[in-house]
Amino acid sequence: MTPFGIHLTSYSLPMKLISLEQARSWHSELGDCNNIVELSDLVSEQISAVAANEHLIANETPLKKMKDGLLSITSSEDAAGFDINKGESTVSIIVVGASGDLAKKKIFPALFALFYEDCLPKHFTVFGYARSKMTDPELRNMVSKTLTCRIDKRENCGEKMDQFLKRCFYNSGQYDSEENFAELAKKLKEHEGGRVSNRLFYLSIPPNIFIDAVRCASSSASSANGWTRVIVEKPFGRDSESSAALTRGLKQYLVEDQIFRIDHYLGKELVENLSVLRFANLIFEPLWSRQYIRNVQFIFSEDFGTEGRGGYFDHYGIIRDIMQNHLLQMLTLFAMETPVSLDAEDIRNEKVKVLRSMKPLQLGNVVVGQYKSHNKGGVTYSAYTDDKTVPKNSLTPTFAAAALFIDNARWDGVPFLMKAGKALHTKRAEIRVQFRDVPGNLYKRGFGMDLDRSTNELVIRVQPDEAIYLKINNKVPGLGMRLDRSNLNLHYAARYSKEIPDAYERLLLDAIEGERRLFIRSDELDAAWELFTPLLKELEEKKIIPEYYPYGSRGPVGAHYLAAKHNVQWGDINSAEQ
Ligand SMILES: NC(=O)C1=CN([C@@H]2O[C@H](COP(=O)(O)OP(=O)(O)OC[C@H]3O[C@@H](n4cnc5c(N)ncnc54)[C@H](OP(=O)(O)O)[C@@H]3O)[C@@H](O)[C@H]2O)C=CC1
Ligand SMILES: O=C1O[C@H](COP(=O)(O)O)[C@@H](O)[C@H](O)[C@H]1O
Repeated sequence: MTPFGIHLTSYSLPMKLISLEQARSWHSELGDCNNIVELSDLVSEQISAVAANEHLIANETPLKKMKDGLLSITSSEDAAGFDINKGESTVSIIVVGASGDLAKKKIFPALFALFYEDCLPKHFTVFGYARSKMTDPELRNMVSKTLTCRIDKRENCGEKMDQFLKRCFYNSGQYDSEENFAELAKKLKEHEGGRVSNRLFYLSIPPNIFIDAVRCASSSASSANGWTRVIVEKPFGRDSESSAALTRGLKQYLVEDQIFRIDHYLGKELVENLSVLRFANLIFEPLWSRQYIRNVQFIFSEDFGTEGRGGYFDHYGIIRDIMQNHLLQMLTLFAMETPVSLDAEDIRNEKVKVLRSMKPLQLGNVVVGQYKSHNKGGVTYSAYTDDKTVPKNSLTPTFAAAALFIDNARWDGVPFLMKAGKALHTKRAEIRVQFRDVPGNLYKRGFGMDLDRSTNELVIRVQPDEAIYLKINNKVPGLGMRLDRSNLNLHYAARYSKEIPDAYERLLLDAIEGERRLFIRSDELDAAWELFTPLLKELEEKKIIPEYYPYGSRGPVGAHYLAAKHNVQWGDINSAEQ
């Protein structure tokens, strides 16, 4: 997406042509997605105005170029849907796998939240599609149970829910039936009422049926006059080969621009904020290198096991489930060079460069674990292999720690540690940046010789209770000279009254608007798999036995040895740590 702005002040139209990118940045300042709709309307009004004054501008500013530029705002396949909220176009969001866990837990609630905040286009419908037999009222009943008034808990949003539910419909069908998708298309057409139709398919189904569903959707239910986009849920394969095969399969029916590979961590508020933190503050970017940073830690933990998803999980394991995607995505945003602009392609180019500067993971730099049962306070917490859908002799890791390195000028020699686990003592996702020691520190004596304690640490707590805090050494007030470690703390709940949107809200809105910045490009995906595939194969071929850790513990001790090997101490080691 190219930012596109042309001043027309020298012509009879005293106005400025703005790009959608510009609109987006104004919108984010104003903090209300309605504004972006108004601003994008403004852009389209300006196109018409420019078209009407073609003779005035044809000499100096080639109209075609301007139009091409504007069309490239949403890419050529999106052109018809450019003015999605103008009245003449409509968006249909088709949740394929509507009866499933993710649809109920995340997708329908996110769509409702967007509707509640007036972020959805004026003309939209939501269609559930799955094999389960359901009527429209039954779907509405199912969806209604998932909706909460999370935006403003004081408000009764019953009326809004009713309005939303009236826009929800259902079509039962097989995922490999062109005929069933044609029936869906017929219903979609009825609801689109002759407007330009834009269709967003959300594949919330198991990955082995992605291609069938895409084939049928594209042959029988894609839009004839607007855009068709497909959101694909992970897992995108289980190694380089299967991922490439999936991409090839999807590209038989779709072009890359139509594919929105979702990694919901990219939609999380603090992950989006990473680039603001780095590039909109003078104080961080100069420190963001091997010169000042000793190590960086990406930590994910859940205080529950695979509950109900053991069958899926056993085929993938924690490295594929969390590290290869969520943690690696955070790492690339953390480590990338300044992109040329905030355009999707510029950012994704920089992320790819980081991935391509990394060496594939070595077995010696990885520790794997699996949770075993644990009895606490008279309650027995089951082992991973107690799940009936998991083979008793499964070696699938539910925990992993790894040390990665980026071989470029900025990061040479800096360990990037990752740690991810299920059934641990806490639920948390965070990035910890440990800075180097102060050379010739005058206060070394006042603080003791414990260098780890005196190191500055920047913590970006992605969840829960979002916060960014910086640990600094500080003088304890008083007549003496005693230092302690205190936090400069940006605690979101205290600073911002507005509730933080769920990641799926942001990502769905972006997909509707054709914004690809937070979705994974195919070369990015290939590069990510290249880093992990040799290790994953080796773990499986050598049948590496995981280190067993009790449910609810801090995970295998091996993770500490791994960190120590790289002269690192995990920042979350102390339970009192914020
Ligand atoms: N649930 C989660 O928290 C997360 C899920 N994902 C991914 O999102 C996608 C959907 O996940 P989730 O909702 O949990 O999946 P489900 O297992 O709940 O499946 C979704 C729907 O797909 C249909 N389905 C299930 N199994 C099969 C099958 N073997 N053959 C054909 N149809 C089947 C079912 O609908 P019906 O029988 O009515 O057709 C089911 O309701 C998956 O790719 C998953 O990996 C990603 C991140 C988190
Ligand atoms: O993708 C996944 O993410 C969830 C964790 O997501 P969060 O937003 O709740 O942190 C994880 O439980 C699941 O195993 C994985 O597939």
